Amino acid sequence: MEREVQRVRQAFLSGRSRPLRFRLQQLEALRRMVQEREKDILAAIAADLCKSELNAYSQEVITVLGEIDFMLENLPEWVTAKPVKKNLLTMMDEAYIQPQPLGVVLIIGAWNYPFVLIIQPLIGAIAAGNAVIIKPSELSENTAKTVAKLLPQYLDQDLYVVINGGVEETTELLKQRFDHIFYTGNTAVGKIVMEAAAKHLTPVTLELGGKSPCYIDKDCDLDIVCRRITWGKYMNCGQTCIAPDYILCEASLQSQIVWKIKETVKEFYGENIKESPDYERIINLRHFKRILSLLEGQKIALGGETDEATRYIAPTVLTDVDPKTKVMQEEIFGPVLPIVPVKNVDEAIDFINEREKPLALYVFSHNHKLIKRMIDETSSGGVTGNDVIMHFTLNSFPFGGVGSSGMGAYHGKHSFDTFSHQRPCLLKSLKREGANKLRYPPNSQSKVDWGKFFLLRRFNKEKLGLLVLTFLGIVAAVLVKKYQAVLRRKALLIFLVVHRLRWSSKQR
Ligand SMILES: NC(=O)c1ccc[n+]([C@@H]2O[C@H](COP(=O)([O-])OP(=O)(O)OC[C@H]3O[C@@H](n4cnc5c(N)ncnc54)[C@H](O)[C@@H]3O)[C@@H](O)[C@H]2O)c1
Ligand SMILES: CCCCCCC=O
Repeated sequence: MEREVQRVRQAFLSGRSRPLRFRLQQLEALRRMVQEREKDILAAIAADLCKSELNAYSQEVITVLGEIDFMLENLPEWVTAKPVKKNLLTMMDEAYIQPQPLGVVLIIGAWNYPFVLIIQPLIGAIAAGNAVIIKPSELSENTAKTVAKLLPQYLDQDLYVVINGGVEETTELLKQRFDHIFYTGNTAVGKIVMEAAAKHLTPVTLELGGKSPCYIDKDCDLDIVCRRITWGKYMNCGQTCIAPDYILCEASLQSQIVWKIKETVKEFYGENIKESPDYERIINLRHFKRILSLLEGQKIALGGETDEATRYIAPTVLTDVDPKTKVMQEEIFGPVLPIVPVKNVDEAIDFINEREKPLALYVFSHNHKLIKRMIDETSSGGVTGNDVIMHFTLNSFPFGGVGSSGMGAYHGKHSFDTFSHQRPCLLKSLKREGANKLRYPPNSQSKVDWGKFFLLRRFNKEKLGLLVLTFLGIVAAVLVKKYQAVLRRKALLIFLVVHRLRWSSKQR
């Protein structure tokens, strides 16, 4: 492992990942890989999650292709140094911010969207000029193997390396020194990653999970609300980091919500859900049993059917859920949707704030003010009002969590920034030493006063104009003063000469 990381570091130190042209070439090669090997990629995702090729394409491949195109279009502008505002002390200097690659980046992926969750951060890391080691999830082993096979066929083999393995290999990998670690997965392992990173003072981006609440106000169109929630909750069989985890609403709305979700499930997946190409399966038996255990003692208002052999769990809704029960204590990450009755929006806000900060928050209402209030009075990684999931799709948004749902963010420019160091560069001249005397010892009150003048005053254009005028005035005054002195000296000289001549003539 150590040698592998060393090899990647040597490749980074060669400097070839840095030029813009190289980065663009690698991104184009990655796009070619996705386009030419689309079938292999879709087949691998399908094998891991029982997902149709159409769904794998729309949920993963489109995002990747969109992200590459966005990078190719904007990267030339992002890599250029950006001049910054200067103060009076640096007015004559060159001051700019130069984004630079961090070095060797480790990307650890999760299994639920096994392709996009490693390739999208990879795109950002390449764009920023880094070398990368990718560790896909061992639970989605088909995608992991496919990515390990395909990437070296298209990308620089020493700069971008896939290492496959489970907990043991990841643990070993985490002992190595990286310049950034980008981890996607559960919060418990997030802590392990952060602890390992701390040993080398390596910065981390942690894309974690949590229980994303969904508040339904009584002032809304329940047909539309339930259609949108059904889509976001049961997509990928509930195994989506930003799926609505549970619903908060007034008790009286529950039966209507159950009925409308039931109707929508029928519309989306047909009478026989097991036969639907749009309904996936749970990733493995451990997760299947974990989700089943969350149903114990609950009132199942919809679904509840399971099949261990195929790891099928029907779209399920639970009503009148007690917040103290297990289903409300951990992220569900499966097709089970509890409804927790609350009296009103105030109680919903308190409920959310009493718990860990979620990755996403959803609010449904015709009342725009209520949505704004919910946003103002709670915290979460992201928010979508009157829909679910959709904030993930807008790459001008930073995607990430807050508090226990994660730290740092990515997508689009935010990925580029995550994998870049924003290096401040100040280039001074070796001339104009006079002004620098102000900061050299010995210090004095007048130097401090000048320092205050140069550093604490903020000048807008008007003030700067005034300052230039004042400066010109001072120069003029100094010149006049200097001129007066010369005049005075000349007058004195004339007076002396005349005086001397008169004195000499008297002597004669
Ligand atoms: N915020 C996001 O973008 C996002 C996206 C997807 C999933 N998630 C979250 O991820 C979770 C689901 O993923 P998961 O954690 O089951 O995926 P996982 O089991 O695939 O684990 C994630 C990664 O961590 C590694 N890992 C597991 N145990 C480890 C250990 N003890 N030491 C070191 N590395 C270890 C795995 O090898 C894998 O690469 C959910 O909580 C979900 O919300 C978050
Ligand atoms: C539509 C794709 C959503 C991907 C969300 C990633 C987290 O699981």
